[in-house]
Amino acid sequence: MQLHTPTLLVTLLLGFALLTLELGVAQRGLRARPELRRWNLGNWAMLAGFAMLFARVLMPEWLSLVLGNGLIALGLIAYVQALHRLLREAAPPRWTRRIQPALWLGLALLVFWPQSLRTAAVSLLFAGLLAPAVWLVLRHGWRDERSLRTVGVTLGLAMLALGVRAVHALGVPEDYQSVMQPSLGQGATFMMAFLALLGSGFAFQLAVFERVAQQMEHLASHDGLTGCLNRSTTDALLAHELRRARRERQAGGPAGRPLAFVLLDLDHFKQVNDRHGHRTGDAVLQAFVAIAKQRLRGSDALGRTGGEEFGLVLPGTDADGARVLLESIRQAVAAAPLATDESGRPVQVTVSAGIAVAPGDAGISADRLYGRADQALYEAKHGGRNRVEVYGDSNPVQAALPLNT
Ligand SMILES: Nc1nc2c(ncn2[C@@H]2O[C@H](COP(=O)(O)OP(=O)(O)OP(=O)(O)O)[C@@H](O)[C@H]2O)c(=O)[nH]1
Repeated sequence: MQLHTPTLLVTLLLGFALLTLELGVAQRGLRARPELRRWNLGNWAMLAGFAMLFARVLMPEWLSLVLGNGLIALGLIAYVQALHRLLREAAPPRWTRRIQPALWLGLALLVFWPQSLRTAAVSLLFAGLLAPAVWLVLRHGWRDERSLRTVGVTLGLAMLALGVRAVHALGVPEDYQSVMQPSLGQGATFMMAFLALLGSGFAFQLAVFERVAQQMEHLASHDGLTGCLNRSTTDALLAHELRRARRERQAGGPAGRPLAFVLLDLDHFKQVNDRHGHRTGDAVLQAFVAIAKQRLRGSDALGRTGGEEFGLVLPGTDADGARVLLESIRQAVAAAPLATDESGRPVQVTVSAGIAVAPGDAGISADRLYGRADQALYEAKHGGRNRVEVYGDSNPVQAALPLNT
């Protein structure tokens, strides 16, 4: 059986043209994501490389080989750059640009080698250029988007096929007298390598779509400034946790698992903005969230329910447990300045908190629990701020530190 290399080349050319078209359309839909643009640039280079290999009928063979292989190599480098963008969220590594003059020079020198040796060298070069792409996926992308695994596997397959091609070219040099020579080994390895590359392009596009979907989901459920949950997600989470507690009770499960809901509000925050500026106010909000998060368990959830107001859902926590946690947050906030303003002045704030507990043995609606936490917060504010109050508790915790903004 023989494989007709020119036919394979046309088929691959059409495949890459299709992928290029599809990536072009996707790029418009996704507002020019830089990694998609970079991969598409690689496709254009790949298409131009195939066209140059064909153009041997119009130009000297050595020129067709140097240009064809050089453009394909540039395409592979662009794939590495695109993966780097997606997985490291950084500009392409410098070596991908620095290597290019040496690459062209090397390909020009290879012209003087016998065809089979040249095929082996070029195949190894292409496999070597793909190695960083495979490493990037294995090291930084394997646990992210599922489609990235397909990208890694197909790129690995392309590397393998190129390695086999190099060995085959050295072992059976008579099959490699010309790139266009019909031969099973030459045709099969060429087809495998570039079909796998084509597949990796489609999978890469899917991976970018997956990444965008995840980012949109995050944007819709999180607060952009502080990174904690937004109001509607906090509300939904609270309702969900209360429903779960009710279900557990009805199923005769571990009844008695309480749930605490806390509203926290930075004291006199308007003064922080007025004295130190809005930007400093933003930095204080971020620092406050960082302090609070350090003290939470994995099952706790912190959400921003308003400008300088936060809601904390504490599953499996009773009033005493919530009070200990909130005291620790309150003291940490009051202990040291949370930020410095543009003139270098330290900004110190305090926080008030209202705790409401849904008992494990009786149901309560989310709205009611929220209202109770709000009532406790109101008491904390009117009791002098920098305090923690529990709804229905007659012994509020008195602030240990004076108010100082
Ligand atoms: N910097 C910054 N300020 C915000 C943001 N959202 C709301 N604020 C400000 O937070 C302040 C809230 O002020 P108030 O509701 O009067 O409450 P307060 O000054 O903290 O007083 P108490 O809550 O009674 O202690 C307002 O000045 C808002 O402009 C934000 O995202 N960034």
